[in-house]
Amino acid sequence: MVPKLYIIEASPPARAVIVTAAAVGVQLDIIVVEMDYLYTDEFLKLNPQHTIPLLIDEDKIICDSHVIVTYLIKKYAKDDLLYPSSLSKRVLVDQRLYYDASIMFPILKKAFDGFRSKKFKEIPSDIKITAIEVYDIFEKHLTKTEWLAGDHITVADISCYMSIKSLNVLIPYDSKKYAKIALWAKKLNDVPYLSADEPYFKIFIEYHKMVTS
Ligand SMILES: N[C@@H](CCC(=O)N[C@@H](CS)C(=O)NCC(=O)O)C(=O)O
Repeated sequence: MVPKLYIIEASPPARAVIVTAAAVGVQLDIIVVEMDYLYTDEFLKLNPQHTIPLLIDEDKIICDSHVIVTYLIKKYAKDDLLYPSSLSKRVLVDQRLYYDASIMFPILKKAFDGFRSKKFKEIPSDIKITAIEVYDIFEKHLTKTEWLAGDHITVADISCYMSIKSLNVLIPYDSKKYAKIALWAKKLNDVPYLSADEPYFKIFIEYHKMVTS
């Protein structure tokens, strides 16, 4: 059975799963839902946290994109390059993934949801300050190595890139000040399987225009 993936098309964490599946070469049955559906009894039975992405693979129901991407790699990838088995390498990948899960994506979600719910029309300064801190931290991470967690691309780059690329639409970074981030983004854009994100990123941009107009 092909694993089922519930998504909202514009969602950065859902897009990280789609890109990872493309990288690994696993086919997914993608089920596109609307935000309201996440609060229905039907979906809440699958995920009481009412979030997408959500993956159903055989008897397993998995939520949180960071868990889904590492699961897909461990189960379906031909090698361990995207999520290294070596403890010293993996610990760095995990650090970046947890940073995305706990700091980076939540700030993007707060900004986006603020527009969507009409809580604000301009991004509040506390959100801007955190976004700048994120850019500062990433610029430093990328000073030592070309990729976020070592000398080759890993799933940390994929997940974090979906957040940074989307955050950049709401709070653009200065590509001169953050030259390492700009170079990293360019290199990621040239990775063939990243093209799986193109249609979804376009939807993100349209959705952003809609909520901010
Ligand atoms: N840490 C989670 C975040 C997932 C998340 O918050 N997704 C958003 C869409 S981008 C969502 O489901 N929002 C609905 C809600 O929180 O009620 C992940 O990486 O999957």
